[in-house]
Amino acid sequence: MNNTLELQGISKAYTKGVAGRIEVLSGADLTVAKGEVVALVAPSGAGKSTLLHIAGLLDSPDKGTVKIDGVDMTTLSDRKRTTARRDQVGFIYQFHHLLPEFSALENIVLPQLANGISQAKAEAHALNLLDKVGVKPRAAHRPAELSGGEQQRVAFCRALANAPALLLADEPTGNLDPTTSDQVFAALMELVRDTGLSALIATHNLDLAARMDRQVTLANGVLS
Ligand SMILES: Nc1ncnc2c1ncn2[C@@H]1O[C@H](COP(=O)(O)OP(=O)(O)OP(=O)(O)O)[C@@H](O)[C@H]1O
Repeated sequence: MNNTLELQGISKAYTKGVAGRIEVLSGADLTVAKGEVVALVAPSGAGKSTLLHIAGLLDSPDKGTVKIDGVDMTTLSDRKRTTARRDQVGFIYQFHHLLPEFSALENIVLPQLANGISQAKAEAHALNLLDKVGVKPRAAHRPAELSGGEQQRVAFCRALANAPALLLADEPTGNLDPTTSDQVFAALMELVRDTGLSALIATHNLDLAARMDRQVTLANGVLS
């Protein structure tokens, strides 16, 4: 099995108020091979978030199939799909969404404990991840005591804590100034390469897109 993610013929429409029916995705196809990092480039409103939510099993397509590691997720029960999402997909957003009352370390330990990992193992793994992104000295700090770049680095570690097969990121450095964005993106790429993870990363930033393995563009509901 060489593809971590396979989207085939994905269609999704929303019906709302005076706007009527908006078809956001119209038969979109995409594969992300094992270890591949793909940039998803699209103008605002083109449907990037919709596509990422469908790929990450947070939303269902009207039509089409979503395969992760070769398994067709669209045929699974809701319960099995929720488990698959928890075990196989890591999410990173523009905002870090860390739990404010917990330290950086605890934010990375908690999802592992929820997955049945022991406290000692979870802490060792969290510290190792924090070390990789250069935030280990800040392990005991709460999110509010970290810089924007550090918060995002911690969010990367949390997304990878349970070793997902697939990483999905929606403008992961979109909240940061250009210099910090550049450095934080480099840290993310290093982490992804180091773990051999497959990733789909949405960005408006063409310089960042050029640093990934391949770019796909979303326009008029299809990917090319
Ligand atoms: N739940 C919803 N109900 C109705 N319309 C929606 C819903 N979610 C998204 N849309 C519409 O679908 C289109 C695509 O939205 P989406 O959030 O996927 O775009 P995007 O490419 O991620 O945009 P941005 O880069 O601005 O975040 C937009 O026109 C949006 O208004």
